[in-house]
Amino acid sequence: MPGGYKGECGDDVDPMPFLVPSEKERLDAMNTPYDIKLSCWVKDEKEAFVSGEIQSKDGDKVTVKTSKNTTVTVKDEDVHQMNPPKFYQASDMANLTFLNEASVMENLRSRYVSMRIYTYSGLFCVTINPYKWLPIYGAKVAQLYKGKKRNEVPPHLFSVSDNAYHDMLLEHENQSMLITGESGAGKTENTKKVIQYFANVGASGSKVSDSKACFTVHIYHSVIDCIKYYLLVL
Ligand SMILES: Nc1ncnc2c1ncn2[C@@H]1O[C@H](COP(=O)(O)OP(=O)(O)OP(=O)(O)O)[C@@H](O)[C@H]1O
Repeated sequence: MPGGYKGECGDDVDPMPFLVPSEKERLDAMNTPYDIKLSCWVKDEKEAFVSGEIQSKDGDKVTVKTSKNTTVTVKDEDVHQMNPPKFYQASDMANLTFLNEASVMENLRSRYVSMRIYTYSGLFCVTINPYKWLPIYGAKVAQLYKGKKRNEVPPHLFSVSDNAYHDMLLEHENQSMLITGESGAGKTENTKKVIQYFANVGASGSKVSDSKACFTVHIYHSVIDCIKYYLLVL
């Protein structure tokens, strides 16, 4: 479903396929042929990188048979090692055995095709604009992330937000979130989701009076209206 999802924002759609690969997907990935010495990525004009298998080496030249059924001879440095299938759609790319450009691109591409738009890279959360509304921002999803450590739940901006909130409570220090990217990348939308998360989690469990609710809405819109800076200080 995720890849072909048309885009709605309801809380009634199961969010899990948009957050983690299914068991079947993992099994299929585990069954793809892989050889740690031969499986590799090579540059491709159209697709940036294609997978292939090393056929032979001659000095600094390597001959690779690609998944496009072509045979190319490239420089040693243009051949990138492929990660074992157990790293299929890795949620934190810092854990990859081979951390090269091709592996990072492939991991992000594969996750994006499945509409899994959040991926960690060490302390950073890499986000790719889905250009359609995914059912991953509702109240139920917010509850899923409340009070959870980063490694206990799938990558999400809500996890980053929740961890910052808890660090603030523990350390009695202001926390900052830097949301950066090129124009149209989704900085404003993601900033709004962070604020929405705090409003959601902060409001749950206690009945908010009408005047308090109005005040919260006022603050929310004031922040949204002047949100052309992307450094949120909690
Ligand atoms: N998480 C998301 N889910 C759905 N659509 C999104 C998401 N993030 C971004 N978009 C879409 O992409 C558009 C551009 O996003 P946004 O305005 O947040 O970019 P920006 O990085 O703030 O751009 P700029 O720097 O030019 O202000 C949004 O209007 C929205 O249609």
